[in-house]
Amino acid sequence: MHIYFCGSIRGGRQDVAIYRRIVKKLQMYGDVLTEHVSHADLSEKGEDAVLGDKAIHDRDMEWLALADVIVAEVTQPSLGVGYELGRAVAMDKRILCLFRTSSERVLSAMIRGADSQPASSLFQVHDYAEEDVEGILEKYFGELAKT
Ligand SMILES: O=c1[nH]c(=O)n([C@H]2C[C@H](O)[C@@H](COP(=O)(O)O)O2)cc1CO
Repeated sequence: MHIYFCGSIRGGRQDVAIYRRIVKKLQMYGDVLTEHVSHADLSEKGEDAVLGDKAIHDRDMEWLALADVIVAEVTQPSLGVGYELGRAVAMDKRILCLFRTSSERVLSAMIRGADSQPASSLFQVHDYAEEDVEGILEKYFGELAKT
């Protein structure tokens, strides 16, 4: 299974430790195409010194098209993550967004409002506490395996 993980880069790297934790767990279920998003040594500048913005965008759109599932940590707001999610919806992809309730933020209505019940729908938003993140992913991928 190909998994596309989304997390903030130029939007701010405050949550990189939780991205790492999520990606490690996701690697139990498949190939995480965007593992670099979780690397502590990737700064807010992003990969531009190596790749350039057009190459980053075009590669990521190819990976998005290839992905079976998109998992996005959406607590730290990021234009890039919002864009990836919109493009993924247009591609009819299966999407799980994770939002940490301990943060003082309020998730954008354009993300929370895209969650369409029932729980089996393609676009899901889960509020979570950091210590529960592995359990939430186990449940999500367990359900996915049944479909
Ligand atoms: O260097 C990069 N590499 C890269 O893969 N991205 C993608 C993956 C992330 O899920 C998302 C982050 O967007 P932003 O940088 O606007 O926070 O965009 C974004 C950048 C920099 O914008």
